[in-house]
Amino acid sequence: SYAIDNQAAVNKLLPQLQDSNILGTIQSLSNYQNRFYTTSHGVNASNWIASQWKQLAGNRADVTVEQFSHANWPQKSVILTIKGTDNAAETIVLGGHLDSTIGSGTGESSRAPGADDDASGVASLTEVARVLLAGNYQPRRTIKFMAYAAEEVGLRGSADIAKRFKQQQTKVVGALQLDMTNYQGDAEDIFLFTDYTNAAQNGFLANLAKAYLPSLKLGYSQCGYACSDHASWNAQGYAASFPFESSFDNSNPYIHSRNDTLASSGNQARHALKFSQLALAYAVELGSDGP
Ligand SMILES: N[C@H](Cc1ccc(I)cc1)C(=O)NO
Ligand SMILES: [Zn+2]
Ligand SMILES: [Zn+2]
Repeated sequence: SYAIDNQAAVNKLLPQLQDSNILGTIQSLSNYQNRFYTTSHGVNASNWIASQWKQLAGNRADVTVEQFSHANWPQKSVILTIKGTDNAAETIVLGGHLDSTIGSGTGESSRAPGADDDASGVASLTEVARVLLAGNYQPRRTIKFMAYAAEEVGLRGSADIAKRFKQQQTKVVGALQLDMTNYQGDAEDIFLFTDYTNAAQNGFLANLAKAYLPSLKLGYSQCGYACSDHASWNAQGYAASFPFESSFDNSNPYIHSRNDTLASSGNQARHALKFSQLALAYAVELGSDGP
């Protein structure tokens, strides 16, 4: 059941989320020439995220950071795990993709900053992890933060991981995808996508927004195809959700080009902060449920 019964923990942690930190992470990631899944820059960006997340982990015995190697390309996915206490067998996944592209023909020297697609999502998630770890939050369920490789070439990194989890019969209670969180194309703040997602979990997210983020306006939209990594989890039968920055019609026109820069999103991360807030509420409310 999607009970909302952890107000004390959520309301203590929410105010600690800072858009300045999100901005810094987007800047760092978009400074790589590109983050394409086959280039040296793409490999370096994955290693940078791993080092950043290892710093967040510090020496907490219940926190591990690993890079997930993929057989057919060099860029690894990154996974930070906060092991649960008395319900560790049940897992919550929060993901975004670390790769970037300017479309077919992207190569070693291509300029693909990918500030919104999807440095913004990785940055929004990194800030949630920072606050959970800085606040010494201890979940009862296991929480996994994931930065996927090779999303732009067919959701390949998340497909590998979701298939592995299914093979291992891992109980994933829910998966949340953050892909493009910082370009506000509409008056509404967050759009819940209804295709390739789970309706009950989408309802839970709407209730979380109402309970914790009452000033945010929600909308609903559809991609019409498997448009990001949530579809990999959905394909394995897990409950997935995809809160997105805008409606389909008003989505960021600069993506997959050299103009997908922080400047194209107004050199701010206030929009991305809303997604960190929703993701934190999701992680803490779901993470705090016992067996
Ligand atoms: N296709 C997706 C981006 C994308 C997703 C939803 C909408 I509406 C518009 C654009 C992509 O490039 N993910 O990396
Ligand atoms: Zn993309
Ligand atoms: Zn994307």
